[in-house]
Amino acid sequence: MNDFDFYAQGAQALCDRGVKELPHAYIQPEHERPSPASLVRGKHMPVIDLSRFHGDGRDQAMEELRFACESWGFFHLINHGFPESCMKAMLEVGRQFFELPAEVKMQFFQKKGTGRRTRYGLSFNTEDNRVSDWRDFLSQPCHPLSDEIISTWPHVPVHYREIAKEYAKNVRALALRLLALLSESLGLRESFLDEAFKGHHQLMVINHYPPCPQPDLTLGVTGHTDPYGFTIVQHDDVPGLEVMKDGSWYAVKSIPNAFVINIGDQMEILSNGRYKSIEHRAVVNSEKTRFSIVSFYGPSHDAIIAPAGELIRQKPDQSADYGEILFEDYLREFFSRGLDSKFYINSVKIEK
Ligand SMILES: O=C(O)CCC(=O)C(=O)O
Ligand SMILES: [Fe+2]
Repeated sequence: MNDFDFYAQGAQALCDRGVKELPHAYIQPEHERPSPASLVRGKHMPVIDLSRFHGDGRDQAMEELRFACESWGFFHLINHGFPESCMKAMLEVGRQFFELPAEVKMQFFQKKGTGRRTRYGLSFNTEDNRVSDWRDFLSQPCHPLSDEIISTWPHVPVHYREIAKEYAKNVRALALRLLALLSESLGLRESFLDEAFKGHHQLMVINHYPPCPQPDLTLGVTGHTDPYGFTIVQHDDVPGLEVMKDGSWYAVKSIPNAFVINIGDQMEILSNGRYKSIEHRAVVNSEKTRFSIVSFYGPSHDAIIAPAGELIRQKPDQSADYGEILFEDYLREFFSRGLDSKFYINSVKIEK
């Protein structure tokens, strides 16, 4: 199959052709399909106000952060100081990228990736998914931010590189603040996670979910946990993210100008399971295109990740619940599967 055959079977191309029935490849098994009847809408995940870490409310804010990471693995972040103009510009230029002709986008097409190279992708893992996801995406490395890396990013739309560079720098600044706060919230020295992440890695993924003819049969992104340290997500105003909590799917509401932050697998390992990397997924709808800009922040590929010694020693039996891994190996394994092969983190848990 040539690359354009893949494109023709992707969500965008099917949507543009006005397909009324989903191809078989997109139909999820019944137990994985969206479940509007049992979806929890009333209770909302924690909101963390970053400005409270400066003043009198700091201890309380730290307690709320700890609670959010332990019980939800997800929170909204408000008053984060990230320039709103940059958030809007990134969303706009991302939207414009997906409006480009297929020939231009396909210059970046790869069936598989490990987050090291700029990649335009369909579904998740074009050849290996058992069920395809109703999305196409652009993913690009953002740290270390060299001219060489930037030269691999799309050169169209005109201001794409300039805006994405600004966005990447702002994400990194926010990520470094979060790293220090997350370390402190675990009772570790402020620089602990910064050092554990070694050279650091940052990857931005723009998810594009076109309107779908049969949204009740498929998913935008199959349920998964994120493989990096933590994730900084910007949504547009179309809902779609769902988070698994206590056996039910929770619909995440959109708070204007806020980010959604979630704990990824490496933070779960480093915290020896105190902070949870929680399953989440994206559903689609028949009316509106939805975008999310997802910045994964985590260790450099050569970092060795293991539970923090201090946290192990605090446990009554003083034992680690996760083995040690080279992050590069972890990512290779993660990306060589389909998202529907379920959680790779389980394979590094130590059976007791
Ligand atoms: O679109 C979303 O809200 C979530 C996407 C996601 O979970 C991911 O890209 O890892
Ligand atoms: Fe995710």
